[in-house]
Amino acid sequence: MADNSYGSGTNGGAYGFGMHDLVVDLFNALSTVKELSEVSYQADDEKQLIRRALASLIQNQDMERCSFFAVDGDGWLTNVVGLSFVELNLPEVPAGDTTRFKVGDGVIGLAASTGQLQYCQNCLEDERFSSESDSAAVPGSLISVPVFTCDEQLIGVLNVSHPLPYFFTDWHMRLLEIYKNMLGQLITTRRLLRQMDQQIALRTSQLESLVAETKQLKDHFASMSMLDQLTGLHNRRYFYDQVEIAISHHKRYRNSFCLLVMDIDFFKRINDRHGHLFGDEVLVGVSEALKKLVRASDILVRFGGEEFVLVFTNTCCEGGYALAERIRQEIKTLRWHVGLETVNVTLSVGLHCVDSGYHDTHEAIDIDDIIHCADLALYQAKTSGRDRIVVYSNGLTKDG
Ligand SMILES: Nc1nc2c(ncn2[C@@H]2O[C@H](COP(=O)(O)OP(=O)(O)OP(=O)(O)O)[C@@H](O)[C@H]2O)c(=O)[nH]1
Repeated sequence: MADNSYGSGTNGGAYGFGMHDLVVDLFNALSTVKELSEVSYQADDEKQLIRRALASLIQNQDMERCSFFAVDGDGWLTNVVGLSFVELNLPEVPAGDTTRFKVGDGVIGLAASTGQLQYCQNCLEDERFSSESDSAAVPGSLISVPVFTCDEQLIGVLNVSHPLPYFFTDWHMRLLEIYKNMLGQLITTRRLLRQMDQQIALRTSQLESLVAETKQLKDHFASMSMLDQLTGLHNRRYFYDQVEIAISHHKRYRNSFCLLVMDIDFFKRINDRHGHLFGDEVLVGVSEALKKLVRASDILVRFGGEEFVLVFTNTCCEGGYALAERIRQEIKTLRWHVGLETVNVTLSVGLHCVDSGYHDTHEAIDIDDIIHCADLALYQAKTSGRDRIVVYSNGLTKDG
């Protein structure tokens, strides 16, 4: 078994360990440690970080080659970074070889399994050195030192080699002990930061999905709150929301529009005679027919009970009347069957036109005033026999 204890190197003799050599070694060691302490743990990836760390070692120590073998969950140590003195200033990281060792095998595997620095002073003669290695590529001497996270998890093995056997000294080994602790801390810090970044990214995306879901829910409830549950038509709330747009277009572009209040005639009788559920069926049928008769830009709502309000946008009075008449006729053609009876309904309609000059003659445009006028016309339609359209005009209603 080769001797791996400290102080067995012969290189020290070559140095002579004079005061000057000692000072140079100390200075180099401090430079190595200083440079390592300056390696940013925010490196793009762990491989980059290890490469920078190895570069700081090679730059300040007369080591020919350094490499790092990372351990995986299956107990394999794979060469992830290899760096020699000549490769130091290359802009690209050379593609490392993919040499692997099982934990426990060879000098590198032994450093991992024992958790101890392994010094192979003469690799060609050292039985710990992997017999599968190509002898031309076998270094003269090699140190393998395991690197751990702060909580003692093995990260991998750091290797430094030199073509000369018996090259490394106590000095190198002591330095590598300090160095591998710093490298372990650096990698640990980077991993923790990465974990935190991932956690933050995860939490942020969870929060974003929650915000999006909440908005969807809010939009859903907002639209639900504007819908009439029975007929699926929009309701009064939607009407007041939308009619403002028609009014602002009128004010700005003098666009005319017509407002209709439509009421099913004698609806109470239908309820009384055939029941409330049947009455509901009639309301749904009338609503569906109305939906088919209006444009997407029109505002059609169930205003309450058996009353509907419709705003024809960009429509003059003649046009509005013609459309109202079409609706009245169409509703009359609807049929419902209950028992042996066939039921049909008629509509009374109050129509109020807001023509292009309306804004000039009215200081303020109040939608409730407009509805009130249409209501007056509707009242007249009811009292004058139902199943008709009455147009409100200048304080008077005009029977259509
Ligand atoms: N089935 C059903 N009936 C409703 C609903 N909302 C209101 N009604 C009924 O509609 C009827 C409206 O009756 P009235 O206001 O007297 O009007 P009408 O019978 O249509 O008579 P005129 O409007 O004068 O032609 C009432 O009986 C209400 O109970 C509803 O959602 N479903």
